[in-house]
Amino acid sequence: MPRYAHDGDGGCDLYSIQSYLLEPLQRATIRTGIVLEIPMGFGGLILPRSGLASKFGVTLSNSPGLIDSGYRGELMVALINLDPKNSFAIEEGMRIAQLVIVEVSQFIFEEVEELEGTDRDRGGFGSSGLG
Ligand SMILES: O=c1ccn([C@H]2C[C@H](O)[C@@H](COP(=O)(O)OP(=O)(O)OP(=O)(O)O)O2)c(=O)[nH]1
Ligand SMILES: [Mg+2]
Repeated sequence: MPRYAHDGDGGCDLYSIQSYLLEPLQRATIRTGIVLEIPMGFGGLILPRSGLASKFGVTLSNSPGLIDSGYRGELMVALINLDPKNSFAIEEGMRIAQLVIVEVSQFIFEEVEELEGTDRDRGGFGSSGLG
């Protein structure tokens, strides 16, 4: 079962139900064995575990993965080994990612001719300066 490691944690750990050797720079979709009914108005985000990412370069290729409330299939974790030299052995029962359940809203999109101006306006990447 997904498990919160501590009271108040936002993410609960997801466990692999398979073993798999992730070669350097390889990606693989790993089974968790978990199916969920996330209530309407909520969604799940699958995030990397920071320890795996910082120590081994093992993270998610789609981070964050989105679990729609209507999804009834198995939660899958899209792992990638970004280490160029070392393979990483995923073992059965290993905590490979974490799930955060968040409130979501659907909006009705409208086509308009103009948008209200703001301080930022069209200033995009890096427009506030670097550093
Ligand atoms: O890390 C993930 C991401 C997604 N999913 C499942 C739940 C999600 O509801 C479904 C579809 O995901 P998404 O919409 O991100 O993928 P897509 O490529 O757009 O596929 P689709 O055409 O099925 O929407 O796959 C997972 O199990 N793990
Ligand atoms: Mg989709």
